[in-house]
Amino acid sequence: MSLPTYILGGHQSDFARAWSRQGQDISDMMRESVQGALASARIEPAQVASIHVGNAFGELTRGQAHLGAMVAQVLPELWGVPAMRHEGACASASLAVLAAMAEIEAGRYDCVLVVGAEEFKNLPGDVAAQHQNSAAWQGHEDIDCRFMWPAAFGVLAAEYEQRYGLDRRHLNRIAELNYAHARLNPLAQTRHWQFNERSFSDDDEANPLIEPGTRRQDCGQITDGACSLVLASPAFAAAHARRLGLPLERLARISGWGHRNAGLRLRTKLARSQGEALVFPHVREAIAHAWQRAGVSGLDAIDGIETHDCFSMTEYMAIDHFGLTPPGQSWQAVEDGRIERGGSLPINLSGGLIGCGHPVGATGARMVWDAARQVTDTADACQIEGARRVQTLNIGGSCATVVSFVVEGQR
Ligand SMILES: CC(=O)CC(=O)SCCNC(=O)CCNC(=O)[C@H](O)C(C)(C)COP(=O)(O)OP(=O)(O)OC[C@H]1O[C@@H](n2cnc3c(N)ncnc32)[C@H](O)[C@@H]1OP(=O)(O)O
Repeated sequence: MSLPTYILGGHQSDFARAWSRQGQDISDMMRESVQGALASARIEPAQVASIHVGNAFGELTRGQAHLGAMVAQVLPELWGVPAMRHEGACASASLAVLAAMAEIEAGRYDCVLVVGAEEFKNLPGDVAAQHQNSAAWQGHEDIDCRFMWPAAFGVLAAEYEQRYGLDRRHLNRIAELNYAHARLNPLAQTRHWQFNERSFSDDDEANPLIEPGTRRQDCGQITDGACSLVLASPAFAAAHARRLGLPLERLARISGWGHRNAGLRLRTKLARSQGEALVFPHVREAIAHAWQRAGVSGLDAIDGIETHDCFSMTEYMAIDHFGLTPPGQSWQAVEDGRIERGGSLPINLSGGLIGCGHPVGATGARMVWDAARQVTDTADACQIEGARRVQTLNIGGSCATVVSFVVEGQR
């Protein structure tokens, strides 16, 4: 078991907001989310000892790198505090959380700020999407496409079809569920989007093909957004709780983590797992390592999941890798309602990347914050009744970088 890292507070921006349309940019969303997180945690800037920023595509979308130093630029109260930026494609913010936790566990700092941020909506959707192709192995994927990620997860769908059989109706249903969950989330990008009875079918007009194997409603969104977290050591959290007159147990904590990497290229990963039970054995390892470090036996101890669903196929893959069903049989959990609101193991009551949105560099932090809200009974309309442990799964690229956290609270 590892020592817990406490989550003192956090803040997610409204993912429906396109900041450039109000003359603002990534620096403004970082300022707002850091101020919001400090206020939520009831922490003074002077108490922050270190800062970790997750961001994947700042150079490509805004010509803006060096985002560690952006925090003090927009919040002079944090001038002087050591800061660094982490890039791991769509898992960037989870890497920032891991780095913050490592500093806390090492005893280097007691109170650490994590900021995940990404801006895309200053560009046309197709340009923003194609910038994300750079998280694949350029020139080596052997996937002929315009949009790498819808195409790559379409290749994964074809792999599932060949290994186990796949019925696209289950992918359509996963998309429909994520959009439905998002309707109750006041920070979700798609909360007001309109659909009709054909939107979640293979109707080429209502749900057009983006790349082979992936239709429009299967896709996670192009999103602007930021999410910040204030993390702390057990000693700092205990003193903080005492000061506020709160029982320490009321605070959420990260009790376990898993982190595995594979190479960049999707077809190499698929070739390596031929003959194995699961398509991505290292994804399963990351999930299982989080259980081991949290000191829990497995999925039985988990009350909800916030998973990467950059495409509905990604969530389909996550379902069997978590062990909700035998390998390749994820359809069972889609059909029996287990993963829905009110089901025995709800997935993505936030709406996930499909419904809530996917500001790539913020997504890992957003998942941890939603998990923290669940286990402290503050998730409002998205609440899973009685949730004590919620697990995240955040992936970068075609499952090249994989991070999972168990977030726990005492009720
Ligand atoms: C990279 C990694 O490391 C791992 C990963 O996570 S991979 C995932 C990376 N992400 C992606 O690849 C993104 C995938 N998605 C896409 O590429 C794009 O969403 C897409 C190409 C499918 C469509 O892109 P788009 O041009 O933005 O179109 P679309 O989303 O339809 O939006 C157009 C407008 O219609 C609106 N809209 C779309 N559907 C709507 C609906 N049903 N009702 C109301 N409005 C709607 C949108 O809000 C948008 O308006 P604004 O610009 O004012 O916000």
